[in-house]
Amino acid sequence: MVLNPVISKLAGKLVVLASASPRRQEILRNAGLRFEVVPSWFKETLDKGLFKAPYEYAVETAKQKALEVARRMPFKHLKTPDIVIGADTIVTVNSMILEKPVDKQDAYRMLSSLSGKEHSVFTGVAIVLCHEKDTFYEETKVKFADLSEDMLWEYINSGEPMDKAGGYGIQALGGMLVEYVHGDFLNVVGFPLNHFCKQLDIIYNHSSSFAVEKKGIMSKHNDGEFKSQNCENVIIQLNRQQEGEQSGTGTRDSKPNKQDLERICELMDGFKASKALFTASRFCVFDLLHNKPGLDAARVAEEIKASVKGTECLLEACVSLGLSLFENTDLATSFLRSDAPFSLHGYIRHCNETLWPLFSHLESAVHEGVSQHEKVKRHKERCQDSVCSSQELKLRFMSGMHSFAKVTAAAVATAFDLSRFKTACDLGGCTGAMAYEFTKAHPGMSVTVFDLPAVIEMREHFLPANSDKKVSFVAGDFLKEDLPKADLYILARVLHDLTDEKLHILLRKIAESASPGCGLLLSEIFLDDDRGGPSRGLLQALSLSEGKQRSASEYRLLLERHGFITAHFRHTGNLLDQTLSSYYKRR
Ligand SMILES: C[S@@+](CC[C@H](N)C(=O)[O-])C[C@H]1O[C@@H](n2cnc3c(N)ncnc32)[C@H](O)[C@@H]1O
Repeated sequence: MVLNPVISKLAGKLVVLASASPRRQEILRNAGLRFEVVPSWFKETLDKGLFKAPYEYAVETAKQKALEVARRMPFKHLKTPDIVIGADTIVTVNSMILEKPVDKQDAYRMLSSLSGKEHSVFTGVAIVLCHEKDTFYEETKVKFADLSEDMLWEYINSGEPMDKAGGYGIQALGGMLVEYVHGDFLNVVGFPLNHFCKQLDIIYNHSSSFAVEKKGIMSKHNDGEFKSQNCENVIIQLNRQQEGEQSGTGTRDSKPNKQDLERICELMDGFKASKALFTASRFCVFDLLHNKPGLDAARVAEEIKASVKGTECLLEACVSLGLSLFENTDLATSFLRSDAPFSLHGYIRHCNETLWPLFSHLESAVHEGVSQHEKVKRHKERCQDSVCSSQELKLRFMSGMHSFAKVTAAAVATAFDLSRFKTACDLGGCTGAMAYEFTKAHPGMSVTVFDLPAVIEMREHFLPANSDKKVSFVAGDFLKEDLPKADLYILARVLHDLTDEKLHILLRKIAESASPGCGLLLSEIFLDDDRGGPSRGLLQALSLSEGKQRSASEYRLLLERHGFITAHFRHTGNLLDQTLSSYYKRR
């Protein structure tokens, strides 16, 4: 039960607090917000001299903290948050910004400069909504009593000042130093909850019930009045420090760090979450909840012909994963309904029915260093009931590729200016999902999809409603046959499956067909140069296909050997694929 209806709107969304501050967590939890804590790795080293006002520095730091987490999570945590909240608190006195003291002498310097003086506490807050950002700030005035040397040192020796902006914490011993507070007390404690709820209300309800404008962000001043502030796209709060931000990995009192434990649990339970998603998709639960929202577990069980107990558990798991609240969440509506424009239903079935069995033999795969495809096939043949015809298997594979390509294609097609190319050939283009997106994005372009005969003959299953005549299909083996002539060759998620030997055969054939000035557009998950990530690429490699995951630099070298130079790299920003696309021009 929460008082603020906006907070309840966030139920089912993945809300992340990019701060380890226990006070901030407490304030937000008390308000009924459910969120995960992912402390930011952003180093607070911005040059303060670059900011006209102190609050701008707090806002920018809050923004950078939130953005760092928002960017890191899809790679390192394999999930994309809906909202990331960042906050940074500073204290200012006599135009000086006081952050956390580095040692006791520093704490003494700060606290004695505050003695007997009124100062301001600013907390910058950034709310990052996927790719949008909103910031605001709020200022609270705090006046310190005159502090004797004894009092100062007793307080410093209590250990409380360290880790806190301005060197004090108002909610504990530091409260004794304070004569008065003008403004939001919680802002001083570490998080301006009232202003935060108002801002969420603007974002989610577009409501005018609060005295905050949509574009001109309002800041509440110590006289209680709201003043409009033009803070493009960000929410910042200025308030007093009570932060105690610690590194996310340390341990205290030899207890395991809570966030670390949560992360390990996430990894240990990840397969259960995946399998719950696969099973709900397999039973078409999201289609059902879309067509008949609000069904209870018994009715869902009846419709999907499953046990009530099992269905209840499955639905509750989906609720906890933010996929449904007995009706679809936005996430499920966008990606999990089988008829959604960006449906991943086909790819999820591919994960369940093809990749899952492979990964269940991961120990053997790692031990032997080869794909377990044959073992899985033999196992399935032994269990008669799960045998699929090769047609069915092919369709299932194509459906997986098709849904994945539909989600990623627009970003790949528009990553570069391709206006000078009139003809393209999508090698291994499968159902043509990518090709149709290319002709949509580049009206002057026609695209030939080149794929194996067994794939091309089944393309009719995937024809779009308004199939574009500028897309044509050619059957063939790109390792053996001549390739269609084109100005631009597209290789989307093809090379990572090929051995070095096959890769060179294919690149040689492309180079033979290409004339000077032709392009080669490559779309893959590119590994970091140190092979430290992204996890999606490294996990994909675990299927131990005969190919391998490569970094952008490795691809650059391979392509250069075949005459393709001038490589441009782009992150597509596509959260589901995280491919980087690069464009090469023949020498
Ligand atoms: C991983 S899928 C990628 C499909 C598509 N490019 C995409 O991005 O969704 C690889 C595609 O390459 C095709 N392929 C594999 N070997 C091939 C070959 N020797 N000749 C032609 N196509 C081939 C497969 O049939 C499949 O459609």
